[in-house]
Amino acid sequence: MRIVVDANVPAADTCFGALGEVVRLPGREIDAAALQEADALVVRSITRVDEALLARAARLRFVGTCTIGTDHVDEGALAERGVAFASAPGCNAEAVVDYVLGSLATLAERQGWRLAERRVGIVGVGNVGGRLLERLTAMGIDCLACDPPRVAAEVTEGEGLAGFVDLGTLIDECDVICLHTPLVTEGSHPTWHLLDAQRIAALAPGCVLLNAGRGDCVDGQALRQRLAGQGDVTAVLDVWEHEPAIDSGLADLAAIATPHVAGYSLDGKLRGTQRIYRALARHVGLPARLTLADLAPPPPVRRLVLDAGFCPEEALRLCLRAVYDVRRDHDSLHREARRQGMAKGFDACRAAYPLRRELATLDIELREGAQDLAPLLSGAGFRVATT
Ligand SMILES: NC(=O)C1=CN([C@@H]2O[C@H](COP(=O)(O)OP(=O)(O)OC[C@H]3O[C@@H](n4cnc5c(N)ncnc54)[C@H](O)[C@@H]3O)[C@@H](O)[C@H]2O)C=CC1
Ligand SMILES: O=C(O)C(=O)[C@H](O)COP(=O)(O)O
Repeated sequence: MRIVVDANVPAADTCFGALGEVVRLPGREIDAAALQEADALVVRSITRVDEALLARAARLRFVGTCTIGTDHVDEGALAERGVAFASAPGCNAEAVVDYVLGSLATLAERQGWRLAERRVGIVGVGNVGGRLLERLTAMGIDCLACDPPRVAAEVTEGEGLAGFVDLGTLIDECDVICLHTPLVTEGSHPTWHLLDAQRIAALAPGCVLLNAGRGDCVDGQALRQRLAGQGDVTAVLDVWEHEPAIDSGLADLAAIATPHVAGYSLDGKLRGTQRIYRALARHVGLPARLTLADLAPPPPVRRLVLDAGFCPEEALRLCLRAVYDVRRDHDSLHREARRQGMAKGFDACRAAYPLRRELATLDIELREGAQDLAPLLSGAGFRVATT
């Protein structure tokens, strides 16, 4: 079996090599010619899997994307050709939540506010937004949630979603708005330009808008105008319209601008690889013997000991940055964009992404006098013990 795999899929040779011959190609270079002899295709989100790509793929029987999002895949076209499809729901959701916490802690430090005093609105409360809601609530932070499709499902399935509000209310009542919606262009709850010019104009002065869903969920031009004109809101943007050739003017105006890497923990990427490896193995009737534990190395920082003397904000920042410092990704996007131009720089940051683990890989020991920090730090997602 010949398996074409995006070069940015970690552990591909170990996993897919156990099932067949692996051909690795940069995701943006996988084209119809590359699939002529392929039996299986494993992508991430940058390869558009559509009629044009499939045109010469007569042997193709399986497509897997090692990502949560599936908006790059024409599932109808695959079904018509009898090609099986698998994605990796939730694989990097914890990493995206780590990114959100790191970004908010960084802004709080820069702008001189306390996260505990802010109300956070979460739009799209699925695997990512749901985990963010859980972690923020456990940290004692006031949250509102907006997810009309889930609310509609409640009516029919009795899911019970007290406390969910509509988008207008969330925008009016929250200081921080976190967008975690998929890109949906059709149906009764589309998300294309969910934050359009009118909603961007309605953002209250001082509010923070964070988008780690899909770039097209926000009208980038309207946001750029608001940031450039009034300069009274703060944007954290991980996803963009027209990636990788994103609007560099908007990137300059965003307080934190990163190249679609919110989900780029090694753990999240390996979970994605492993899910698709298992799906392909099942599809071809081979055993999938490799587990996540076989693939993930030990974390580079395993343990932190805190004694008395930290205020909660400082302790949180210190622990977050021991695992992942979002400022590194912001700086590297700007640096590479200056060096190589935006489109090349954007992809270069992603291709050479440094090792990043998830908060749950860090053990924190709280000594006497620091034990009050336990709810905040365990709520944030660290493994906390008191001694
Ligand atoms: N920046 C990054 O690196 C990453 C971005 N993502 C993006 O985040 C998206 C969400 O991921 P998950 O939470 O795992 O997906 P999910 O499918 O578990 O949840 C998405 C939620 O959004 C809700 N939703 C759909 N339309 C909506 C609307 N019009 N208004 C409000 N809510 C709406 C759905 O009902 C669902 O509950 C992915 O589809 C992907 O596009 C995912 C992983 C990494
Ligand atoms: O899982 C998703 O959905 C994502 O957005 C991925 O984290 C994006 O990763 P790449 O496909 O851009 O490598």
